[in-house]
Amino acid sequence: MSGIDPSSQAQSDEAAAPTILVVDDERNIRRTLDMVLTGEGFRVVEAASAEDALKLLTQGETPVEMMLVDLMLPGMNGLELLDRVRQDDATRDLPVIVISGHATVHDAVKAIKLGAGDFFEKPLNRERVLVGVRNALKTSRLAREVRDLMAEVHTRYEMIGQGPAMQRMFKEIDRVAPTKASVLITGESGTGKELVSRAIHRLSPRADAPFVKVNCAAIPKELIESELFGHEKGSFTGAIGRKRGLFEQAHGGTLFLDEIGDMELTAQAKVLRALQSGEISRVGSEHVLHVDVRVLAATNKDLSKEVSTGRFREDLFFRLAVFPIRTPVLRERMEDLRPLIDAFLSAFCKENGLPQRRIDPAVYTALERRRWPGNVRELKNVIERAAILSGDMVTVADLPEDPHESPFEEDGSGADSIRAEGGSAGEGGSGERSILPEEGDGRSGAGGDGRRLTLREFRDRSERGYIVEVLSGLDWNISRAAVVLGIERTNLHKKIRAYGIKRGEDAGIRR
Ligand SMILES: Nc1ncnc2c1ncn2[C@@H]1O[C@H](COP(=O)(O)OP(=O)(O)OP(=O)(O)O)[C@@H](O)[C@H]1O
Repeated sequence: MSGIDPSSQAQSDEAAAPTILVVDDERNIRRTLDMVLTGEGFRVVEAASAEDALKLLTQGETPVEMMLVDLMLPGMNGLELLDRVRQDDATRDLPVIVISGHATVHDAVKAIKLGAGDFFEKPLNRERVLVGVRNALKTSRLAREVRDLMAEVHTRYEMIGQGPAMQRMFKEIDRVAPTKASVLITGESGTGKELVSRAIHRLSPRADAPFVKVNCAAIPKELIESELFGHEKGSFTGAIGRKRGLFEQAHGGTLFLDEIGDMELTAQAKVLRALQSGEISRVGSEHVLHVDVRVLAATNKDLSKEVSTGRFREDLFFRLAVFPIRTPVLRERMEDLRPLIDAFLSAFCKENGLPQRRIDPAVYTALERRRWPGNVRELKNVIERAAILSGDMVTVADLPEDPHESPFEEDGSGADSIRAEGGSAGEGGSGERSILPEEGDGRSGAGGDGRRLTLREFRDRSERGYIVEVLSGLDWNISRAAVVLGIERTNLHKKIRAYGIKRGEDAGIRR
């Protein structure tokens, strides 16, 4: 059913019809679009110039849900208008379709890059316009629903995560938060373990009481007990006054023991006692204090392995792991990458008073190819750095080199195919083989058999040659060479193995 006659609609329905702003200097086009769209139940407002359209949009008297804009306008043109609309927080997400009589692919690409949802060519086709408008409205409604859902999740957990792995974890948080159960949060570094612990506290009945965090790895082992349980004056050298410990400070609230895998065995015994009895005593005191503390602990170590090697008490492990939560690594939830990128970029710009930056879609693709061993923390750093370096739009050029990139994985092909391309069946382990043809001058682009090198071969040869040059110039000091080359040491080692580079090789050989 398509035809809705606005005149026959109840007042409230008419008010609910989406309002579309038509921006065109040609009166005929405005009139045609008005007829087509109002005939289908839409409300239409018109502007003859981009300047008038901006006024209409910013005055906000008529809430506009979509804009159709001609690219060729006198004064500010359609692309500029689109750009302005995207820069303003209030109109950033407005669905826009561009129209042009003199459309070129170039304009279309530009408009799409600026976030136009579709592109109509004159002469306009009624069906094409209606289908395009309905699709754009539907897409924008769906996007708004996802955004609202994400905002809800973000407000509740202060974490981004719409994929199944994070949704499962949020459910676990919901289940355990209201209880007093200890929680052991495990997961790789940078996956959000601290955020999980804060969410559990915030969603617990203890939310108004203190949340006390202690980094067990950062406190010297001789001080950890006095930090946790406090001390009496003079109980050890340096104990100048009486001190309340972190357990006392967390009374009524939550104590978060971060990096618990690094805690000393003697401190572990005392923590276990405190958990079992709810009693503590300060170092140097016999006096027993009752504390009501919920303990959350986190580690990126495999605690059960620590237990089997005797570095972690088994009884404490079981006590803490009443309710285990595992934070998923980023590469297991790449569906969250784009929302994370958008959120980090927007938060960084806001916090630093910078105008909101847009993102070239190629940035997402480039970042999706990375492996992210540093997880969300690493991603956040990359985005913040890119935001500092970029202009209005973050592009691939603003991204740092991937420090974890392996030459075997650059093009997604396996090591075998690269070796086949190189054609050299070297001896030794597979990782030691050269990936390059044995002869030929990479710089001239000629292969050993006289054929031209592929771009990849040329790039590999140049890279190999440069690495050899830097290494021999620095007397094979790997750390310094890695700094000069701007890559991680582990990555340099990988490249040395992959290219079959041997110490003593002259920089001139095999380029
Ligand atoms: N799901 C997420 N949404 C938004 N930001 C996140 C998310 N997960 C992690 N972060 C951000 O990544 C950074 C690292 O998070 P966090 O410190 O909680 O990780 P961690 O697992 O405790 O790391 P570590 O083991 O190194 O202590 C923080 O800046 C945090 O805000």
